[in-house]
Amino acid sequence: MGIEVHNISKSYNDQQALKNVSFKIGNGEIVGFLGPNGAGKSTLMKILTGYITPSEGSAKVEGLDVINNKIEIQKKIGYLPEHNPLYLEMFVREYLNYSATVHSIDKKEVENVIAITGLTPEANKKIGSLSKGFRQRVGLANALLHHPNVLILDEPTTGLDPNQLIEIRELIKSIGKEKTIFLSTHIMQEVEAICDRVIIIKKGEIIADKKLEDLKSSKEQIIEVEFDYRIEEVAFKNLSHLEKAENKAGFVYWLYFNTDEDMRSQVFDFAQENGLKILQLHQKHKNLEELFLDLTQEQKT
Ligand SMILES: Nc1ncnc2c1ncn2[C@@H]1O[C@H](COP(=O)(O)OP(=O)(O)OP(=O)(O)O)[C@@H](O)[C@H]1O
Repeated sequence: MGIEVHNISKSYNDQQALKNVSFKIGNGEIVGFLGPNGAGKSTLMKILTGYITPSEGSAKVEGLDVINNKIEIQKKIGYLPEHNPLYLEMFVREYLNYSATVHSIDKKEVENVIAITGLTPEANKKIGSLSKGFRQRVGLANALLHHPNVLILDEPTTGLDPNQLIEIRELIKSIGKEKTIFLSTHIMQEVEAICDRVIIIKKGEIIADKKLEDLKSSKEQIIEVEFDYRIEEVAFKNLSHLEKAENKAGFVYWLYFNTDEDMRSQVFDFAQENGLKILQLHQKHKNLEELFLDLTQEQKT
């Protein structure tokens, strides 16, 4: 098993950042850890890498308990922290050589990670002169130096421009062919682009843990309909398979159904029975971004 998290809770003074978090990640999986700002993502990642200790619970990486084996754990994990600390005055190759020396790693690994992360043309440049995307590559190269089987990447694409974003995502995906990757993000599209599975956290609690293919095959269907005058949302309550109805703007409503069956004819019948005219009607399936927003937004009363 790559990563096992068992009933982890963490409080900072009187603030609880994680509440009873449990999950398992198998070897070779690429799992996205998704949640809004302040949800507890970095806190859990710091616990897994041995930088902080949980208030309760336990976790293992590659079978090793993270609390009792802090040094051994760091040998097993490649960690890219959210604020990647780089020595801006150093040159790329010089920095990686320095890191290899500090960790007693053979210097030939430096050339290897420079090639894997596409840093060859930048290897003799100062880190401070590199773009954010290339600095992230240096951070990834550093995380890969000791051949870890598990990579923990805390918001690896934050602040990158759209081209750099695509390149770094592709790089992570290709590295993920041979490693277990656990990466945090607050962007669902990122998960879609890179991951096999998503674990969603909100206010320190896991609220969803699903394979991407299962999320994509969600049966949820939305019908957007505009009538010629306003009606109360409660009027829709007898429609079959209806989960909820929302007035989006003016006379436009979103009707959420939990079925594969096409619900458009039911909406036409509803309009006729209630003397309404339909000005427009669209059927759509929920995309992952909408599912994420649904899961993480406060419940509407
Ligand atoms: N050292 C600390 N001392 C006190 N509170 C902290 C500390 N670190 C984190 N927190 C609090 O714990 C909660 C979880 O923070 P954490 O950084 O784990 O969230 P996150 O999901 O990584 O957020 P972001 O996406 O903004 O990085 C937040 O409310 C944060 O303010």
